[in-house]
Amino acid sequence: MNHFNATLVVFYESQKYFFKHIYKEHPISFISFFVLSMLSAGIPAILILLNKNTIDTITKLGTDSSYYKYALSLLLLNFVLQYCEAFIRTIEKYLLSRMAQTVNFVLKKMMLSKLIYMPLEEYENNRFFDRINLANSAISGNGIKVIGSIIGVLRNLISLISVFVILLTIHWTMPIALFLSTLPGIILIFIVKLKNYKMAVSTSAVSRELEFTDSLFINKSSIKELKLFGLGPYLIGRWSILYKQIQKKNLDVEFWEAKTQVLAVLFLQLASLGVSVLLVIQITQNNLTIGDYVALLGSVVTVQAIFSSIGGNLGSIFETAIFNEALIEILNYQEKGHADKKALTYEIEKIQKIELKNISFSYPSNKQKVLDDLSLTFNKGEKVSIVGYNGSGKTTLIKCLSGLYEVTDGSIYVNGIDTRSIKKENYFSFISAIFQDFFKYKFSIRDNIGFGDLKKREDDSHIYRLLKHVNLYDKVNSLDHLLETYLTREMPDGEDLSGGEWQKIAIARGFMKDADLIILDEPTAAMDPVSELEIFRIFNELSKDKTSITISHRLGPTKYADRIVVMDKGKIVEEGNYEELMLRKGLYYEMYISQLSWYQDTNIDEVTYGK
Ligand SMILES: Nc1ncnc2c1ncn2[C@@H]1O[C@H](COP(=O)(O)OP(=O)(O)OP(=O)(O)O)[C@@H](O)[C@H]1O
Repeated sequence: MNHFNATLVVFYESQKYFFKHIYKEHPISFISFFVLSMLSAGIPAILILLNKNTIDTITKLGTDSSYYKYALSLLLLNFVLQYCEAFIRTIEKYLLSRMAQTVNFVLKKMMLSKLIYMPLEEYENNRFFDRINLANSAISGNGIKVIGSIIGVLRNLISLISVFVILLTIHWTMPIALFLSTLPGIILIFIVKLKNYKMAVSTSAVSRELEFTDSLFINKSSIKELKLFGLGPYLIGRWSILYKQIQKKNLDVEFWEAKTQVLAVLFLQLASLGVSVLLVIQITQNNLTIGDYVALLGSVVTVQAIFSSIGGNLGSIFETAIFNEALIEILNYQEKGHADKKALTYEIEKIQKIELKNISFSYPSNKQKVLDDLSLTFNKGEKVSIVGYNGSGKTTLIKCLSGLYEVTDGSIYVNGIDTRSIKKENYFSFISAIFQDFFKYKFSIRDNIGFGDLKKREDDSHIYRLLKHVNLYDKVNSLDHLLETYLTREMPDGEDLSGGEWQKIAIARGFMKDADLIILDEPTAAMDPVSELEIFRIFNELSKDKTSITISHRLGPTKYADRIVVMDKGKIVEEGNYEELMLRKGLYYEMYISQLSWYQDTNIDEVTYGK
């Protein structure tokens, strides 16, 4: 019962969204759809009456030819009504599709605008991906259809009542027999819809893995590894297992549906038989004419069709309601603090100083502390390098500092203000970052660089200046479509870049924005040594008056940093400039010497192989 109530609430909530947007976007279409549906509601009952009269008139034609014209006009009326009904159905379908497309567009847009504000932590949670999949089904699958279904139920009820009134005048048992015969079918539709939903929920994680495995065969980066490591047959095997898992669940539902359907059809046929027997008895008692008989048999089919349509409509309403639960959850999402507007009143004008005070952080999927009671200050204009072994928490620190993750404990202050009370967009506007897993947009060069600062996306001279800085000017200039060249071979005249060139593009994107704080997380991993030096030179030049943080495993360039922060297991273990840290002979010194040994033949064997 609780589940039913919850479903009703979600249904009501989602309909508010749908109605609001349909009415706002297409008032005329909506009203026309409603009026046409109501107009067509009486047609089945009229057709039954008309059929009865037509047949009675035709049977009289043999003895009295004066009925000829009357019979013809009845046939004509029958034709006109049937045609009108078909015509109305076509118009309704078009109107519904028109409204559906707009509403789907509006809802999808609303959902995307909500997703951009979702905290990154949500993306660590598999339930979140399930919700998104279900919400997408609610939008593209059948979001709007429910409006058509509600109106459909209303129309069908009117049709049903009018047909029942006609049936009642013939014999009182007939409406009851018809109702009972179609009831199992309606219940079946409901249960099938519920089973489908449960199946969609239970298979969504498997479906995602299936989708991912599938995509490995059409992705250029993965296909290389598939070929080289001979992964094809193995992955096809894994894909088959996942496919069969989903197929089995689908077939189980279908088999169950078929079994129940057989039973429902039996009920239906028994009821039809009962009605026919009743009619025959009535005819033998001279209570019915042939017209009554034919019309009544026709009405059996009509009523069954109406009932099954109501069942379909109600089932679709029910299914939509349960799928919409996920959609409503996303659309109703409130950014933390947005609910309490006062909490996010601060807007800063510049980043002067950032202080991390006793911060700790754990990823939602793992309780272990990745950052552990860490305190650090970044002063305006300072150039700080963060170093440490893999997994020491450098990238996580950057993600917390830049506001992408909320720290679990402690606080981050900017100009003395707790970042929790600063508007996120305002804070983001002063920060630029190039992450080690920067994104390669399958869009144009202009987009790939211009996305760093949309206000300057059309500023060709600014983009070309950056391209010169990152040594890509000549390359871009030699392309037929210059800045409009797509960076993917999947598009006509698209271009492919090397790993290092992509990195340069990402760096240009990072510098596109005139940020107060620039973060470079392992920015030069795929670069040749000359380009690497070049990038650090450009970086130092461009970030002269800014605060900068770099994370790099190559320790050479850290020599020039104002301060080096050494991290280990989520803690800061050393802090100071190059000279200080070398004198301390701690972790930094150890890492530095071990890197240096690569370039000093005498030490390589000793450091690397312990010889
Ligand atoms: N999304 C995540 N969910 C759970 N754990 C994560 C996630 N991202 C990173 N971690 C874990 O957090 C720890 C620190 O990762 P982080 O990427 O911050 O280290 P890092 O110092 O930047 O490493 P690297 O030098 O290899 O880039 C690692 O143990 C990693 O497994």
